[in-house]
Amino acid sequence: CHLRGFIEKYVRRWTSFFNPYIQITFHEYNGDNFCRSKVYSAIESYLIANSSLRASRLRADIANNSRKLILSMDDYEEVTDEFHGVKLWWSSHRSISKTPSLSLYPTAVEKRYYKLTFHGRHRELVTAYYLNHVIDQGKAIEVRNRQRKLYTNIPSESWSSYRKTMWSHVAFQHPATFQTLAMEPEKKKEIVDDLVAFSKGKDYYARIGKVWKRGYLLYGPPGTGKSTMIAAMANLLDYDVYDIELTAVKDNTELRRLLLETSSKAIIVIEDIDCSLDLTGRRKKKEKEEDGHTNKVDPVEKGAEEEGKEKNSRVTLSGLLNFIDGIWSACKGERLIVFTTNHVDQLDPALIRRGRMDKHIELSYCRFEAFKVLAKNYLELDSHRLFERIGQLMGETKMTPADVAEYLMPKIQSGCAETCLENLIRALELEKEETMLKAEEINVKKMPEMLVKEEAKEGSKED
Ligand SMILES: Nc1ncnc2c1ncn2[C@@H]1O[C@H](COP(=O)(O)OP(=O)(O)OP(=O)(O)O)[C@@H](O)[C@H]1O
Ligand SMILES: [Mg+2]
Repeated sequence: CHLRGFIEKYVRRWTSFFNPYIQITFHEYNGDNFCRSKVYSAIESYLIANSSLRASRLRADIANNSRKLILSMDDYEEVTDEFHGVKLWWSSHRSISKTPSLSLYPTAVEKRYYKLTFHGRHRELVTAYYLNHVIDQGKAIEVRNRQRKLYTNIPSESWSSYRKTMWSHVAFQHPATFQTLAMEPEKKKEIVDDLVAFSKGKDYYARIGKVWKRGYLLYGPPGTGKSTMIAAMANLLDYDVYDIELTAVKDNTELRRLLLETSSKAIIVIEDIDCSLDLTGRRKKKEKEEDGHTNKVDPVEKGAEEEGKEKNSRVTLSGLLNFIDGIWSACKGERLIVFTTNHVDQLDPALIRRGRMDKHIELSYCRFEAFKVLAKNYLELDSHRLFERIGQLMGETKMTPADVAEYLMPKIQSGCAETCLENLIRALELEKEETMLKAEEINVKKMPEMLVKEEAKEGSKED
């Protein structure tokens, strides 16, 4: 056996002396690692997705936890690739080794690997550029094909030590896209461009020394499409969504741990930020303390206050700001942070200043441009004689896209588009009347006050 190893070694040396080609192998499993090599799977995706390589013998497998079919190059298949005019050969191999196991019968273990062959004079090009190119492309393909997930945080009492999960997840399958989102086309385009530029901005962010993250604040009344827009963002960029329920987060440390557990290419969402925490209130209290007003606090009152805090989450404004500012988000990969609120005016200015929340987007009541998108989605209408009237009414009323959408969904019996539009017009007219009545009521209430004021003025003049 020794002799055989010795001979093999010398034969290999002898042949490599005449053979100008270099070979690199990439194993599916490395050493004791039970995880599949990421480089191997990136190469696998690259080789199968690159139609120019045209492997003719393929192998099909079913992926874990999904019904999706995964294709890869069959064993002992070979393809040729070209990079900057240099030819390279990829081949797939399989070796079967018998490993002794605890049972009586040794088990055969299949080991797969890819072999890359190229001429020795291209060593530099291949190791410095080509391999990075293959791995980057392969990873990008994997991202496109993967099943995206929607994560929600689990309250820390339920974290299990053996599974180490802080997030529970389900497959993310929201159908919303920017195409189906009702809003003014220019505004929509601006947001889409901004998102795409961000997702391609790896080098830019590295150059200016900023963490690769971007904050969005979506604000507007209920039913104007804030949550829908987040889903559209995730679908546009192929990101996972992490929906943080702040009230279930115990304290700032827990918040940081949650963030460190997120994957790259993630949208981190905090919905209804004004309701999640009394951030503004706490800050005001602090300011008061600084003023010295609360130095003499009644011990009973203080106790009650602390008890109140105990009940809620103890995430503080500064904890949340650190979280956004990137001290803890300096881990690899891009992240979007999205806050939604119905009351933008009630948020602490520090929380939403530019640089933290880079883009503020107002989602508002349905205007005619937005209505046209909904009409196209729901009724497949580009134009209709009733559109003009609807356009007029929408300028004078406040109806949310959610309500408009409700009218445009053809009910099972009265299924025609015209009826839907007529119903919508009726609702808009009603809404208009109500707003006019309310305005009149307010005026009537104000009348006596105004009269008193005017009388007082006149009285003072007479004096
Ligand atoms: N701009 C819009 N474009 C298309 N559909 C919309 C739009 N706004 C609302 N909708 C429809 O209305 C429903 C509710 O919208 P969504 O949940 O996004 O509102 P929201 O702004 O998040 O409200 P809230 O403030 O209550 O969370 C969605 O299911 C969606 O179909
Ligand atoms: Mg919402």
